[in-house]
Amino acid sequence: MSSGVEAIKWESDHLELLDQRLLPGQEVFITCNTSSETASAITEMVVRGAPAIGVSAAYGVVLACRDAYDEYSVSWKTKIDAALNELANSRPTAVNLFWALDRMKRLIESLPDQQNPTVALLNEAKNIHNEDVDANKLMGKLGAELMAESADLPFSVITHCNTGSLATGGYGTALGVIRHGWKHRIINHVYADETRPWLQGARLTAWELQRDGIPVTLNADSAAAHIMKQGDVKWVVVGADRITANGDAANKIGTYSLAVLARYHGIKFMVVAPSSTVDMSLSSGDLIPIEERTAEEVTTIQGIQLSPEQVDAFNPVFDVTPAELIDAIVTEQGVVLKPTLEKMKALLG
Ligand SMILES: CSC[C@@H](O)[C@@H](O)C(=O)COP(=O)(O)O
Repeated sequence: MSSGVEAIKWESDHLELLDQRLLPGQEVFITCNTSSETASAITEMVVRGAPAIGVSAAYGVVLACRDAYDEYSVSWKTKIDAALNELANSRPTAVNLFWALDRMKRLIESLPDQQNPTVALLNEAKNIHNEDVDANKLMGKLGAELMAESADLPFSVITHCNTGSLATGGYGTALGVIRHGWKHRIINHVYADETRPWLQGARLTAWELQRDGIPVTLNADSAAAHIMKQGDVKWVVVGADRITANGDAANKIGTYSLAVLARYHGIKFMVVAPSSTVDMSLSSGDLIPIEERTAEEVTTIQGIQLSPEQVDAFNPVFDVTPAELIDAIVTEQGVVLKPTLEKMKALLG
């Protein structure tokens, strides 16, 4: 089983990102030579998905420090704050961004001022990247095995947004569970919500699953209740952008509705995310900053005006699913069933 497409690549002295705005029509890589270009690529959704944002930001730190050392030599550490802040301000909800920046900052503090930091920081960014792929493969196994215990095999699942190799260092979170579940004949079919307004499901998940030969049916988000009523879907499986200490999980807008629908239909709900997505400093999902993007993402599709001009539009791009609607949170450190603060603390400290 492949780890899927390689969407984030370090090439000798720069970062290359597969431009996810153009998929599936065009496969074009854009070059980031500076941390500022990396921050823009994150804001503009060239790269998206919580773990992928964290990995890209780590490479952005490499570029920031390399350039500061080239220009300012031994005082490089005093010249990187603006670049690191720009990366931190690129998107607000996915905590993987801040987790990766903190990890890079800890290494920066430990490096001597006289040393060119590029090699050490690049190694750390590559570690973050590779560890994410390893975590995804482990979560894929843990999540699919949990699913296998719950129902007659094989069955369909429904997923939301894109959680595959495009959204991560590689392989995927929820999509990693799907890849493992398909390989082991636990899952035989995937319903992919199209995921308005940015269409991550239609453009990215359908593309990734087709490339791997995994049977996928695309549906409008509003078809989910009708699909669940048919009876062949046994699990909803999604990723997360931030999970709080009590087990609430922020993910792409529309995830919360799926969780409510799943509970009504007796379908189980699984959140798959590495421990870098868990924010134990926040006590509940009410405290997660929810990104709002431009009205144009709702009033237009790929530049075509859908609504009347100037209509007011609200575009929150994440929502929070309360822990009580979640049957399992799968991390690389283990599984939390029916999450509570006590169970989250026991597993993730
Ligand atoms: C492994 S990805 C988990 C989440 O990051 C994913 O479901 C999601 O909501 C992505 O949102 P996006 O706005 O596309 O960055």
